[in-house]
Amino acid sequence: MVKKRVHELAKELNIESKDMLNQLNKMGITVKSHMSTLEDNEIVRIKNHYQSVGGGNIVAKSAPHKNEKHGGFKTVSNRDRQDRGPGLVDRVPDRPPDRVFTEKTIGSFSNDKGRASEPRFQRQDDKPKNNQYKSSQSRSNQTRGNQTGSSQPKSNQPRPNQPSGQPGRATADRNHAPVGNRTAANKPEQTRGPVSTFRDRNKVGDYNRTTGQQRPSKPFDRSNQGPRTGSGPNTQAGVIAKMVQKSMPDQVKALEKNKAQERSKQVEKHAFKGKDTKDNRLNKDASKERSFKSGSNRRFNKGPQKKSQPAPVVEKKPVVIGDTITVKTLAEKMRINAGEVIKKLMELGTLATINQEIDADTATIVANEMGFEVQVKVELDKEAQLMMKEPEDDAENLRWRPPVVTIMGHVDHGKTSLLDAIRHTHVTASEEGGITQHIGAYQVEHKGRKITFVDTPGHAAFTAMRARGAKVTDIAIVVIAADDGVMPQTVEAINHARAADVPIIVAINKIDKPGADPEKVKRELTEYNLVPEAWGGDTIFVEVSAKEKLNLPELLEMILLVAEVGEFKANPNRAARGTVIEAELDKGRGPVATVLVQNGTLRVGDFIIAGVAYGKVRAMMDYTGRRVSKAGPSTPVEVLGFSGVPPAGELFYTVEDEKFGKQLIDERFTKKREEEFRLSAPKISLDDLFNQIQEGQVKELNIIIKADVQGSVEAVRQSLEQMGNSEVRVNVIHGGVGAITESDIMLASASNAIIIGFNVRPVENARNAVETEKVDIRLYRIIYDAIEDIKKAMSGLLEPEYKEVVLGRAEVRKTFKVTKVGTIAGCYITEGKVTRDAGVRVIRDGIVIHEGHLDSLKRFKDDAKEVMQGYECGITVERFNDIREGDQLEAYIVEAVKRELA
Ligand SMILES: Nc1nc2c(ncn2[C@@H]2O[C@H](COP(=O)(O)OP(=O)(O)OP(=O)(O)O)[C@@H](O)[C@H]2O)c(=O)[nH]1
Repeated sequence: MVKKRVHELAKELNIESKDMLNQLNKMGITVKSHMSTLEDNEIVRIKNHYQSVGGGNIVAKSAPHKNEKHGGFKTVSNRDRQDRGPGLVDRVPDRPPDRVFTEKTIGSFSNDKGRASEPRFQRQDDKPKNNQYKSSQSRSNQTRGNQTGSSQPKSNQPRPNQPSGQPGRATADRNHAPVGNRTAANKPEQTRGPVSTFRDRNKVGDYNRTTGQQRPSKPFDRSNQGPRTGSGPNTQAGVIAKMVQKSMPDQVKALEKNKAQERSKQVEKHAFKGKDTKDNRLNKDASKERSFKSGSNRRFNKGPQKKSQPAPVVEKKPVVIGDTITVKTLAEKMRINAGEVIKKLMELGTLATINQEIDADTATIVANEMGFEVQVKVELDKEAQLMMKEPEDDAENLRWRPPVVTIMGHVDHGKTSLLDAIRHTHVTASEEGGITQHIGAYQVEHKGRKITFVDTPGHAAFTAMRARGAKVTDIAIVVIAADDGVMPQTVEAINHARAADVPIIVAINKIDKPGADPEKVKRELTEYNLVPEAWGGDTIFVEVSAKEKLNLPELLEMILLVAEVGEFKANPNRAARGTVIEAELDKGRGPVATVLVQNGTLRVGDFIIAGVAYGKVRAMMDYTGRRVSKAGPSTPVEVLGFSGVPPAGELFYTVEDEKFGKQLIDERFTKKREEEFRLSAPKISLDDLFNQIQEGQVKELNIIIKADVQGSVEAVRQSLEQMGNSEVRVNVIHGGVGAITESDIMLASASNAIIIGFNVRPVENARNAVETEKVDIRLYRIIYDAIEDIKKAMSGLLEPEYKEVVLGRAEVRKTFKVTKVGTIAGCYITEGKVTRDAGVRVIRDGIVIHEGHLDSLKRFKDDAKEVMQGYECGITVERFNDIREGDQLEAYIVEAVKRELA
């Protein structure tokens, strides 16, 4: 048996989805909503339940419909809408979509005399006309009969613009279909008479009450669905029994399948959605067609016979949709009026406009309901396809790869010296003397095993690369000078490594120095949870001297040990991917990128992409400068052949299909351009008006006024235009009475204007246009509020006043005189921060001896945009070299102050 959603099963059993949800919960079957899928054993259980209760529940629930007073349908459906809240919804809400009139009381049946069906749906204004239906036999019998029929979800929905005399075709449906099914006691004749009358009424206003004949108005007329479930006596029990019987073998089969797997499989393979309802749907469809052709009376007179007729299958091409689809497109694909689709969505509990996107699930249900099969094809963009081409490697394909190590630590603690010492002492004999260049990363060999060192400033390796999602480093070595101890950047390095979840090895350097105190360093580090193994911790400490080349083999030994534990592996036999370590534009060679291959093997001739840079690998050089034809995992190489300079930290991939690679790059380019365009496109809005003015983009504010009366338009126009002055001009480019229309939006977009509405709202088309045109619409009820808002926004149009804001203070701890550069102040930020673009005051003994601008701000050897409190940095002051130790530097900026209009 194919799995079903709750609402489908409810429909099948002529039970309200809501009731079924309740019942499912009572039976301990947890379902979230009517959209939830039921397992086959659950379907069997619920069917058994309803079979055993014989529909009594259903009667009780649906009975209330009968007493629905005039306008009952509309009332209920409106309430439902309110429950869902205003606005548009994309997804089918949790409420049962198919039955919305369930909350009425059965008590209202007490006065019914005729068939339950008729009075139940009778509107007050219809009563006199339909009195004949009121008289009938005992309520219980009727109720039952009626109830059973009431399960057709569609029938419950209010029909917009339905004539008042037509209580709704839903009623009619409910009444018949189930009648036969429910109770053998029901007499077909009883059902038939009034039911047909109702149908007629519902479908064609002028055709109804008098004739007692029924004519389907359109193929999807819900009234036709009743007989589908069988209208003869004794049928219901049989039907359910058959269904139960049928479900048994399937149940076992279905249980073997995992629900989630099933779903994902469906998506991946673009499986047909809603297939499970296909048969029903086609039958339903066929049933509709049939009843349409067969004429009114025939259906009722020969209801039971119809059931036995083979359902003619209506062949329809599957509708192919993506992840989402707009109502309009869906309607077009089905060649059905969009209004019908919207109506169907409403019946299912979703309010949607013609241009609104609905998800594939909702679209599938709607299309199924309308007799169409749906094929969901999720179009993956190239980026996603690229990721799909990056499968996880099977364990048996993984091979040991060299660990990638980064050295970090406080300034002057010996990072460079340590790297150099390792490099020069541990290059293999064949490479000796071959080191001709520096490419930001290199390898050494120890006991036959390679180690890759990434020679970029530690923090850059972690921050810039991590920001791009790259994880380059396997092991972090934190260098601490034995004579200096833990310093701010030591802590920073530890935190970086921890954030990247990288194992740390502590190298206590400069142990050759007389003042070296490794034990003190160890003690200090315990504060940061780095405890030596000898002290019961799990951090590896190695005491080294870069200068004297002491214990370097031990350090390498430890690196290999950690690598062994970490099991750093990769698959060399696959397309290469990795990270750009650094890149530059070389005058002679063009773009040159140093990349670290992290998986696979990169070969000359491979098509490589990194960001929006791409190209065929023309040549590769290893860290010694020698040309190589391939580079395996953890190998740093210089790559020639890129079309542009990829940024450091960018991930690179090789793609076999060059065409695919170029399409991917095109896609990236487009996205990049769109993003740039989006960011650069100046669309005026009250919120960012001030900023736009500051950038000098806007000197006048264009406004469109729409109001409910002309008087308001004029009043606002005058108030606003008076607001301007020599610096600011308000320009009311259009004013009018009535709702805000699409053309208002277009005008606003074209003239970069803001729309102000008083007691008016945008029409639907306008709302859609706002989305695309990104026009700012402000809706008000009170003119004063509008004027206040505009006034505030316009304050930004005035020349701003300025005030000074102190950003932070630094203490000069050391000065260095450098030829051609001047005096560099080695500073420690004591308060706030210092930014590169800040103004600076040099204060000596409380006296400002100089005021100017920063010339340079550096951390380590790198330019910094800002340096925060607690860190050290190097500062030079523009045209001022008389900086001395002990001076205070005060960094400040000048900020514009918003000025209110008078
Ligand atoms: N005595 C001694 N001096 C060392 C040792 N290692 C480095 N130095 C000295 O310490 C100073 C700083 O060394 P660098 O290697 O430049 O330190 P760094 O951490 O790379 O410095 P920045 O790159 O500026 O952050 C240099 O003068 C080195 O000669 C060592 O093991 N023993």
